[in-house]
Amino acid sequence: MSEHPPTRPRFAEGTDRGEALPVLERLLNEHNECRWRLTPDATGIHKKFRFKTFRSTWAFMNSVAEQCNAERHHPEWTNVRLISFTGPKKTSADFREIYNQVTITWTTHQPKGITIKDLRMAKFCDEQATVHGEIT
Ligand SMILES: C[C@H](O)[C@H](O)[C@H]1CNC2=NC(N)=NC(=O)C2=N1
Repeated sequence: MSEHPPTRPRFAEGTDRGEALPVLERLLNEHNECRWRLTPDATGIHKKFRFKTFRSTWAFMNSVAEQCNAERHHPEWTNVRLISFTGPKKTSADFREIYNQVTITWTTHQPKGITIKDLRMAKFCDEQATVHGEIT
């Protein structure tokens, strides 16, 4: 038995599992480098995208935001992350903010769980990440 058995995805009420499951499995498949993962509570999927600059990160976010308006569906995302690195002595300068990443979670709030819209938006993010020169 595996040490970390895969969690069952929690689809939102009314979501057609037959339609959603194959799409979700493609996004989660470790071998196709999609890199989407279920959130710990399995009601969403998340992924970290990395770009060369803040400018290209923001351009990516703008294109996703446009699609949010069209789909009326919105991500949970963050663009700033604190990273720590170990210098010779531990000081507050051992922390640095980085702005060229965006972590995105797609989940549906009402009804709670994964919907086709989340999966469609995840695919859209993958396409736009390529357009904007994602660093993998
Ligand atoms: C009325 C409007 O469509 C809803 O409030 C939408 C807006 N965007 C949304 N986005 C997400 N991620 N989940 C929702 O439940 C949701 N609801």
